[in-house]
Amino acid sequence: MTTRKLLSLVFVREASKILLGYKKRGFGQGWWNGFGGKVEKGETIMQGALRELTEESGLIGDSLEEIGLLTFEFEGDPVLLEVHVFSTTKFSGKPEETEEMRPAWFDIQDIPFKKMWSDDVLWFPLMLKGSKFKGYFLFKGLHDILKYKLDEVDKIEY
Ligand SMILES: Nc1ncnc2c1[nH]c(=O)n2[C@H]1C[C@H](O)[C@@H](COP(=O)(O)OP(=O)(O)OP(=O)(O)O)O1
Repeated sequence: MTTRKLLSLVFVREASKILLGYKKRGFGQGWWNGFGGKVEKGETIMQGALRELTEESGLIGDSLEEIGLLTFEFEGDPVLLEVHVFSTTKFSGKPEETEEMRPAWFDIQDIPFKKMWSDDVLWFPLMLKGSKFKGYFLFKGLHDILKYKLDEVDKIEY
């Protein structure tokens, strides 16, 4: 029987730059990504996204917009990861290194895809051009995508 784990993933944008965090420990260690993590019991996905953004980057987010819904399956693992992707240009505070992440601004022409999850290079272009998207990715291990489906959508519907 498959089960779903809910996670958030938040991208902070400013003009032609995007804030990424270098994951220092845990799942995705050694790769750059947005800020996010598991939605905890009793919180909404939005509350989880705001909490993780602050915990991992030191920023307080405002007006997060849900822009993507990504489902990840790992061959042989009955747990599907349902990742809700958010974006914002509104925030307060200054990015600071935390226990889990080291934030840095990247020009959108210079995103370090070789040091990121291998699905990112497929859907980042949709995010960067302002589209909403839905995707499914089947992984073998943590690097190889066996198959995927990715669609631009008008609205994120569950
Ligand atoms: N394939 C892929 N591409 C892009 N982003 C992700 C994935 N898989 C993922 O899990 N992610 C994202 C989703 C989340 O933002 C993080 C993973 O969160 P995780 O570190 O497991 O959750 P936390 O709650 O912060 O974990 P701990 O505090 O328990 O360490 O990566």
